[in-house]
Amino acid sequence: MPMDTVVKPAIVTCTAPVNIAVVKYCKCHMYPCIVSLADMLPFNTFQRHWGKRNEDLILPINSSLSVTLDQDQLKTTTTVASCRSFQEDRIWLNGKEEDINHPRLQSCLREIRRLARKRRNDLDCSVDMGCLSHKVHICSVNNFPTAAGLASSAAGFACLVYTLAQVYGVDGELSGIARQGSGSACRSMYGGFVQWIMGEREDGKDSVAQQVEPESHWPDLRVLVLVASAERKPVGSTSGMQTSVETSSLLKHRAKSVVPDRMKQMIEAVHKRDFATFAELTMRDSNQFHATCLDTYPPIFYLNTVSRQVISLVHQYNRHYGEARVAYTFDAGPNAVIYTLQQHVAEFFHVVRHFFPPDNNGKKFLTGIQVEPVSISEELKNAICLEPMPKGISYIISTKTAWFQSKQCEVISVFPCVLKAGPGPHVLEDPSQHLLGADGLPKENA
Ligand SMILES: Nc1ncnc2c1ncn2[C@@H]1O[C@H](COP(=O)(O)OP(=O)(O)OP(=O)(O)O)[C@@H](O)[C@H]1O
Ligand SMILES: C[C@@](O)(CCOP(=O)(O)OP(=O)(O)O)CC(=O)O
Repeated sequence: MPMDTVVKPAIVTCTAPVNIAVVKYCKCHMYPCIVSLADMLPFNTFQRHWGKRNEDLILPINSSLSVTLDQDQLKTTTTVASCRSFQEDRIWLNGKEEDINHPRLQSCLREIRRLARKRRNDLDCSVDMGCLSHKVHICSVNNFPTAAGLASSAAGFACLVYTLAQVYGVDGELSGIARQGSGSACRSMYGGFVQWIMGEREDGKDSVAQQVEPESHWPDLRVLVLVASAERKPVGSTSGMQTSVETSSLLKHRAKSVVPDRMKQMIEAVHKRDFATFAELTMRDSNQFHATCLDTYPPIFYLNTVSRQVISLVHQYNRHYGEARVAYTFDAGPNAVIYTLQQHVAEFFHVVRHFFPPDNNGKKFLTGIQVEPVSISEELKNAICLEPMPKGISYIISTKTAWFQSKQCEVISVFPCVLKAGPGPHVLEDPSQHLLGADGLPKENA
């Protein structure tokens, strides 16, 4: 290549959503010390998971179900640039270069490139020969705290896989690849209400996500994320789950005897928009997930005093009204995610504000969908027997459910085999959305 030739990278930028599980996932690990896992799964399934399973595939021990959140409030944005002048694959995450050799990143890159190669061979398309050998530069930012129990790995890996797929012209079922980045990421490949079917095959090919209902199915469902801590959590979901699978007998009981029925009931509740059932199942499942953390040896504590106060507040609020109006769920961190209906958002928000008076330091207590001012009755305040906990909650993100709306920014050059658009991509005219510049390096502030 002559030195004076300007080589422009192909650049694609996409966004992907967070999802919050209402039936939680736990993954299978192949550790000889948990032979008792044998009685946890049906025999065939057990055989598949035990002995033959490849650890890197990230296969769950039970199916799970989640709600995809609106990208207006919480999202990952990822730009991938591909260019023949790049010397090596590189990644920048939230402004800092990270190790591209991380096995989970490598799995996603390898699998997408494998699909691209297969597609090229199937179509007998040789024009893009060079592109598959090009290295990529990846730049990604989350507009919310990373590794704080707010599902950054789900949005992050879903976005990475989706964007790489656009660059390489790959379409079709991609959730199985996102799963290999982070288990919960497979559910972020779809909008609305999404189940991750655990599958039976030993190669994990049937362990994929599937939309149960689109977001338009339940338009008045609302979500409040109560951020008690935006710090990186001390025990990551991955290592926490590993210890739980090795040591918790409650986890085995949960996977074998609780989750299969709960999945059916939850799907039914979603189909019928039955909030009371949805709420009770959500809270029970969160409680059981954290009970398995306590049953882990040594135990893992993700909930803190604020989390427990929120749990108590929700139950007392629902008891006051004699029905489940709000539901909490907690992932691997102390931050509560509240599901409720539009008509209860304002009152519940003000109840939370009353019992967790914010710091008036100028930072907004509420971000996202605005909430109208309402006054809380003395009767309701008195019905909730809690000592106010000033500054227990730093801020609240108010949001709703959403489709996975990928936003594909300007495509500077496309490979000849890229003919089909991905699911609902939206081409933005504004190249300023790219996180990488024409030199393939992160722009300032990316
Ligand atoms: N935008 C991103 N692109 C690629 N990888 C990401 C991105 N965001 C997060 N990750 C990866 O996910 C890791 C955090 O995952 P982890 O499961 O510990 O936290 P979380 O997903 O925020 O919380 P939880 O899964 O408990 O809800 C990061 O350390 C990083 O490796
Ligand atoms: C508690 C959870 O949020 C666990 C999420 O775990 P991750 O998907 O982050 O774990 P890895 O597959 O190891 O990346 C429950 C859930 O989202 O189902």
